[in-house]
Amino acid sequence: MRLPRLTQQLLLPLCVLFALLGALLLGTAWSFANNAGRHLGADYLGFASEVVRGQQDSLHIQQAIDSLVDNPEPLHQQQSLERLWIIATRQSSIHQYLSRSALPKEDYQHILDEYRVLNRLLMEAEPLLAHSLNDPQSLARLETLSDQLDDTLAFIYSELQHQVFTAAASQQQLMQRLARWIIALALLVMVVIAALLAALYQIARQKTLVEALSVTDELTGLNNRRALLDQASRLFAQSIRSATPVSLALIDIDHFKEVNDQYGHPTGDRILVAFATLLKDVVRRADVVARIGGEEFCVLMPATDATGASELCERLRRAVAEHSFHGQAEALSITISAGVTTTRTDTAPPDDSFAALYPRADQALYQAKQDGRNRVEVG
Ligand SMILES: Nc1nc2c(ncn2[C@@H]2O[C@H](COP(=O)(O)OP(=O)(O)OP(=O)(O)O)[C@@H](O)[C@H]2O)c(=O)[nH]1
Repeated sequence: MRLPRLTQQLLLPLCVLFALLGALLLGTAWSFANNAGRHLGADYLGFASEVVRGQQDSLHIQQAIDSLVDNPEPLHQQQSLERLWIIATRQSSIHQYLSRSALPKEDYQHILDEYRVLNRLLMEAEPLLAHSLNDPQSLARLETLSDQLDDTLAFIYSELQHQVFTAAASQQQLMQRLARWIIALALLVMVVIAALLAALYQIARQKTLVEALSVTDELTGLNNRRALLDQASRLFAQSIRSATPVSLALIDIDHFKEVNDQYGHPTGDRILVAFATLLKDVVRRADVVARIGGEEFCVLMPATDATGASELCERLRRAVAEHSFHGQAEALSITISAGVTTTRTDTAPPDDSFAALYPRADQALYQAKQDGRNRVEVG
């Protein structure tokens, strides 16, 4: 089946658009699956708060150990132990944030290494604290350890702060990129929908055009034979219901071959078009007019008896004979012959169909030609 030309023209751009849309969707899905998912799921705000709290740990442990050194009492010992426990606990929470982030491990490996140092310091500090109340040497070592803890924690948390800010910035960038992608995709979908609607509109328009062409005579714009037969069956059914006669006239231009031979085919065509216009002007709105052959026309007249039909044909014959048709340079005169017939109710079965009327109208037309043309015969 051949597609309409416009649909063919639209097909390629549409395919390209669909391919583009598919590629974009795949690209988005791939990029999302690869890094966006982890980035978007990461809680960088919580991570940053934990880092800020971690930065304060170093101050708190120092204060607790200083108080213990100045005043070795169980209360300060207990406070220092609690601070150690908080530092150790925060370490595991930071590990969780790191593993849930989209940061590549090589970027924070040095922080993990520093955590190992921190762990060693914590393990050393714990037994020292246990003996701190009655062992001055333990207290002296704790003072040194407090400085080392401060250095280590300061390094770890300043590095972590840098990493978190970098990750949060790339998360924001990703969100912006995704928003742009979504807008671009939405626009593309709208363009595709618009293109589809345009294609559908064109297809519907061409379908209507093809349907109209299939029932229209291309040269004159009158009904063609197929449309005439379609309308005839409806018209005869109506006439049976209303018990009214239907008349049929076959009209043929006289010596049309000579017109063609003398003035050329294009002039013949122009005369056919002009004659069709005259014919349409003469008939009533309810009559069905068709071109059924080269220079042969047909008029179906509902609710019209033989007298009415022959009067109409006579009017048409006179109008044609008096009309000046325009050839290439000069005006031309033509004449027509017509054969008219009407449904009869006295026959059995009644001849109330196109097939029954047509041969009689044809015979009458033949008679009109035989009798010298430029006349109307009733059959
Ligand atoms: N220009 C033009 N000529 C057509 C068309 N269709 C048929 N004809 C011509 O109409 C002429 C019909 O010739 P004939 O059937 O011999 O009839 P005629 O010359 O009119 O003679 P009579 O009908 O006996 O009066 C032929 O020359 C066809 O080529 C058409 O669409 N355009």
